[in-house]
Amino acid sequence: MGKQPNLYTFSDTNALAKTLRAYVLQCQTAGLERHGAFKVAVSGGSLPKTLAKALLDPGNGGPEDKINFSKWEIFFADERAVPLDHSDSNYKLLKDELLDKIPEDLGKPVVHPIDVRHLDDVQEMADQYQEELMRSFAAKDSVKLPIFDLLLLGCGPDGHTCSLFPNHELLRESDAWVAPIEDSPKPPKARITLTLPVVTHGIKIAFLATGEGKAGILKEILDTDEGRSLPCGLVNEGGGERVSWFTDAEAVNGVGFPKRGSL
Ligand SMILES: O=C1O[C@H](COP(=O)(O)O)[C@@H](O)[C@H](O)[C@H]1O
Repeated sequence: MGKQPNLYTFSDTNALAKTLRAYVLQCQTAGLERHGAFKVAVSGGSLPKTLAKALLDPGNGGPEDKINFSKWEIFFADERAVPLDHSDSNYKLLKDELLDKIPEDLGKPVVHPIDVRHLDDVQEMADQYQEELMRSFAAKDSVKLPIFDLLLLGCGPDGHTCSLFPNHELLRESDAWVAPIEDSPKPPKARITLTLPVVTHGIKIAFLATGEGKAGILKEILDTDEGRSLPCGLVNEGGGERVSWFTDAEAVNGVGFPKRGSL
């Protein structure tokens, strides 16, 4: 077995958000040192709310505690084939929870939503989003994979992450950076997603999982052999110690995997 992920656990989401903020700041500093920008992929679901709590906190006011959104490039780890103002849109969720609330003095991130001209053709939508990545990270024929500074991921109750679902053939995609899915078991059916090699290639990969609804699946992913083949388990396997789980007490109730309380 390779290196293990880190499992951070906190009493509640407020305590979690404080440490998540410190972690994101570390990743931001590393990204700025590496290439003068911070390239992040963000999921939908329950994640944007907790992320906003972490990033919109005024912090301690010190220079090392400053989220510098003007250096951020935000991509979507997955997106649903719906207009950007639709209630199922991951972009809308992030906009409502975070983007619209960023104070002016923190700067504006560059945000990369899907191209909504291709909502009826998810293959084309995925291809266009892959080209969007290529414009930022370099052409696909010159680099094997894009390297995100940080991927912020959710974990569904079935162990899915991004729009990579258990036992789905997309888990075997090894060429595309972005892939379409038209039979998502969770509605809406039509989506695009970053592929597993792109996810596991990230410099840092963080899962956010909170609430009692996640307890069963976290136990399966972190404590059992079967859990290793679930999408979240595959990210753990591929990313090893570059993967960190940010959880609250309810989500890890019954989980035996060793826990940490600080970075
Ligand atoms: O459908 C999706 O679900 C996952 C997990 O969502 P959660 O509400 O259980 O946290 C999410 O990460 C993904 O972006 C979304 O499209």
